[in-house]
Amino acid sequence: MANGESDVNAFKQAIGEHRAQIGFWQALASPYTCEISAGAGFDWLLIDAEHGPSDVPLVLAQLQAAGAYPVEPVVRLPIGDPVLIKQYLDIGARSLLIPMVEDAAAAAAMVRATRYPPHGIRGVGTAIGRGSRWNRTPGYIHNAADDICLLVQVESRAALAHVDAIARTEGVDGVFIGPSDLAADLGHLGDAAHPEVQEAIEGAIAAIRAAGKPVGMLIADEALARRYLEIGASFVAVGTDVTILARGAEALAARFSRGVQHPDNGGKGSVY
Ligand SMILES: O=C(O)C(=O)C[C@H](O)[C@@H](O)CO
Repeated sequence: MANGESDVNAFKQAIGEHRAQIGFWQALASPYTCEISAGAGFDWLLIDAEHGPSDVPLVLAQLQAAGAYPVEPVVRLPIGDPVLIKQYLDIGARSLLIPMVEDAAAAAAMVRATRYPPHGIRGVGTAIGRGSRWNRTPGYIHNAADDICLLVQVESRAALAHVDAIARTEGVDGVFIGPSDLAADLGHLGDAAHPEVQEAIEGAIAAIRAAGKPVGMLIADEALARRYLEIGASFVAVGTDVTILARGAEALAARFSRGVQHPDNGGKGSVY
């Protein structure tokens, strides 16, 4: 059954049991490439509305493109805003990644934004929302929180200082460590591989696991990705659509750096 069609959030279950879930980042903001990625064999796709050009309508199109595939779309919001959380849950995102969460109070506020009263402040719009499949999903209004997977990002010194309390916050289903922003805040802008950053990342992984919660990461370096999985991370994204396209296109161009001869130049050279 496709995602969101009243099926259980298998991704949330898997990370809750600390089973590895391999992800792929979607920053191209294209439903076409999102569908290509959805069928590639990853366990989850991160649809990036923080750094990518995706907005609510574009995320909706990507959710619909991935909906028929056995992959969990995780939507990263631009900010931890209850209004945006309401909108993204209503269009059918059920796994959310919230950036720049720095303490337990902020984490708890995000939990409340995903829940209907009396447990939270999520506005009720199930009749017109794709999240409930327009009230076709039996019991959605009462059971929605069961399949909502709330992931928060730890990616600053301040957040590191509160990582245990953030992880232990009831309703936080996982903690994602942002290596790029963490490196920047630790004074190593652009150098997530710096020993001080790596030490902070591994310490955070240990702390989050000690709090009983799953750990996530985005890391394109295969050796580092495997290292993090080995020491306890579970939802690890191992690449991005943009990077594969940009670097792959550059490499192909470089292989033909002298250009390709065409028949209209007197028939010299190869044609394709
Ligand atoms: O801080 C980080 O690292 C992240 O949150 C992931 C980033 O957005 C970036 O690495 C995506 O390319």
